[in-house]
Amino acid sequence: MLGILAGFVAAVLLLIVVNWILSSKPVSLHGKHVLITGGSSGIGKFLAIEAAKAGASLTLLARNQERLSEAKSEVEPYLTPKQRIVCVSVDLSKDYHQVEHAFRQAEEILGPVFMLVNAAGASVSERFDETPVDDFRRLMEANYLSAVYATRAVLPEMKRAGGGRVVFLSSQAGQLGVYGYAAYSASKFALRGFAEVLQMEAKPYGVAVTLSFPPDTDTPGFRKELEMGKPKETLLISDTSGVFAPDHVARVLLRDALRGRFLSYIGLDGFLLATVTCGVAPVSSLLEVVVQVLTMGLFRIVSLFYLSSFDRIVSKCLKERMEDEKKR
Ligand SMILES: NC(=O)C1=CN([C@@H]2O[C@H](COP(=O)(O)OP(=O)(O)OC[C@H]3O[C@@H](n4cnc5c(N)ncnc54)[C@H](OP(=O)(O)O)[C@@H]3O)[C@@H](O)[C@H]2O)C=CC1
Ligand SMILES: CCCCCCCCCCCCCCCC(=O)[C@@H](N)CO
Repeated sequence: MLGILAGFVAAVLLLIVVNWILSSKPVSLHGKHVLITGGSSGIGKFLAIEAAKAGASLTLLARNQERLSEAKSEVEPYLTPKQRIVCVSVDLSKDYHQVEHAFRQAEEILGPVFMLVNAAGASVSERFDETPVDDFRRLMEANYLSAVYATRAVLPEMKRAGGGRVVFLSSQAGQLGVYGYAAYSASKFALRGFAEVLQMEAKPYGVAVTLSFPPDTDTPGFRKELEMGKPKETLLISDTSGVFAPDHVARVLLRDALRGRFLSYIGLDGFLLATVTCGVAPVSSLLEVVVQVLTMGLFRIVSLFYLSSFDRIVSKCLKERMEDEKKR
């Protein structure tokens, strides 16, 4: 018995060591240009701080000038005299030519973009039949098209330069459909399809793509979503993963992107979800694929418990609502 256990531990240790030797080393951001869409708030702003600490020059891109300037002054203390920071105001979701113009402005000052972080986005949480139909277009534009446009504006130059990083912020709601996120989930699932295609096309040019699936994260965007009011079902289901701090989410994401990992997740539920929904996603390390192969069946069984608890939440909330209506 002890022998089997010792053999197992030795095999795991060997795997970790082999994985460490084979896995790609992180690239350095020293002196490089990192452009962050949605860099004026939340996860994007904390990514800017982390990239500043790593020696990058930065472009923060969003619509509202005032919030951009405020974010800039929060990032500045982390910059050395050699690093610079530029703010560009543009709506990413409307006209591609405006987006391209904004990117050229940033590149004229800081040179070609080495890393693009697509953190601009928006969310609403409503039941499907109560969602204004315009919200479907609006979220597709804000979350999906904005990332397509920004990526289009940098990729040719990244390929020419022979290296770079493109990061997308999907969501756990981009890995499974969650009650109340009909418009939002669809726009985040769309990013996965795009990111998978892009990584296949860009890889031979040394450009790595990272797709991040954060859980609820305590940002101004998240607080706004709460203030607007969410269905009780959405609140209870999302509670499963808890709420994470934006600086932590930013640190994990930057670490994964610099290592060129495709799937990036946060926390235990993040790990379970990323593994059980890995599909035919590109492989980032030997350890990752071994874990996927060995655990996927088991995690599918685990997911059944989650699903049945979500079904119970949905029926309980419906019952409560019907009783409330009767009382009125
Ligand atoms: N917070 C969370 O719980 C989670 C967030 N995510 C995703 O992570 C990303 C960042 O989220 P979070 O930090 O909460 O974001 P915030 O809502 O706090 O900030 C959004 C940022 O995007 C910018 N932005 C929005 N729309 C546009 C647009 N059309 N053109 C240009 N800039 C735009 C905003 O600036 P301005 O309004 O001035 O344009 C702001 O800088 C989003 O894609 C979000 O969907 C994923 C999972 C969980
Ligand atoms: C093995 C199976 C494991 C299953 C785990 C299931 C966990 C489900 C939690 C869903 C949370 C959705 C958060 C969306 C966050 C977001 O994007 C918004 N806050 C945007 O503002």
